[in-house]
Amino acid sequence: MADASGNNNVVPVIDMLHFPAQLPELIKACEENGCFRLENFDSILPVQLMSQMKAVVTELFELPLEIKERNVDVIVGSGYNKPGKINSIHEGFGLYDIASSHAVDAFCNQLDATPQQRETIESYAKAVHELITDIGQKVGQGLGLKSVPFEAWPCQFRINKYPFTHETIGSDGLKTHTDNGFFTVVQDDEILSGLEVMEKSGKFVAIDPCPGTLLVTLGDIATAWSNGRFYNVKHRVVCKEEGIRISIATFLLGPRDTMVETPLELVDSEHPCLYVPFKAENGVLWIGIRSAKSGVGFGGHETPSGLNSSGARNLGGFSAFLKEDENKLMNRGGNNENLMERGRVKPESIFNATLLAASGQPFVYGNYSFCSCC
Ligand SMILES: O=C(O)CCC(=O)C(=O)O
Ligand SMILES: [Fe+2]
Repeated sequence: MADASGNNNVVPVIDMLHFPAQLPELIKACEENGCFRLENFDSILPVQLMSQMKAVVTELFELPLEIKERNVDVIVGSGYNKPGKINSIHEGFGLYDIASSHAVDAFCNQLDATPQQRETIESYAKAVHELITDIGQKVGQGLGLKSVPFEAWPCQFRINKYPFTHETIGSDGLKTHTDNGFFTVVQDDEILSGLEVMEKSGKFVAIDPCPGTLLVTLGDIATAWSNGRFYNVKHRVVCKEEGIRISIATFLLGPRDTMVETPLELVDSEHPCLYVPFKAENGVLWIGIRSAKSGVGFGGHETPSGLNSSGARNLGGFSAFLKEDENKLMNRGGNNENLMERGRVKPESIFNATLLAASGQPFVYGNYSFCSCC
């Protein structure tokens, strides 16, 4: 899959102008790679708007700390992260949720955005939301579904700044993680490298900058919703060169009020339903169920997914998995700490899982927040 230098060919390219012909490639990318490069989406999100947005967020990062700190959490971990909170070479803003003009307005007000900055942020939020809806529909079409529910699911910005210096080369900007939502559209820096994704083999491969394109990565909810078909790809950001790296990630999260439920069309005798419907409430613990016999967890048996990488234990014949791996636990922001004690699930969650287990099936634990790295 990789090219001679070990890079980038691992990521399939999906051309928005080549649909429906590209539907099989789109689904294959979701299944095999858990990510793809998206190109030719200009009619929805103009490349010029991407550049403007990058310029605006670069300006916002220059604001005094007391203003940046006004970008408070709406859901767990959705607000400003000052350098040092996750690690010293990462700073981030957040906006939950981008489809709400009220929320976008509040974000702009918090940061004293100028009318021009405000216009750019509003246009970008609208365009990315439209793009996400479009990608979601194509995914549904590729799977042969009549309809998909994603349009009503909330989306969140995470705007990242990595001040890379000579001294930080080799250090993590963002530790290895999977995103917890359905999929994430990343406007990665068009100049500075650093993003890496993990193949199913466990090998990390570099995602080289590719101006005018976006990277889409599949998250945990995609794996559960697709009945284990989609690969929730692990990824990380590593400092490889000096400079300020900026990325704008937009997460399609999970449903607000309803359950995450595998569509019936994806279940048959050969593909028994692996997960019971679960609530993906914003920032709280969620529970799913998987089949004991399948040996398939989120991300597949023995694949290095975020959901089965550690913490497996036996509870009366049922396997319980902590979603968190050690990296994630090391990395979590203060607010998330109280959701789960380090390495241990809260007692009430065990109780809930036991009820589920009593119905005769094992279960999976996950900690749902917009991004499991922090
Ligand atoms: O900075 C990047 O390119 C990736 C960001 C990311 O993975 C995240 O915010 O979850
Ligand atoms: Fe991520």
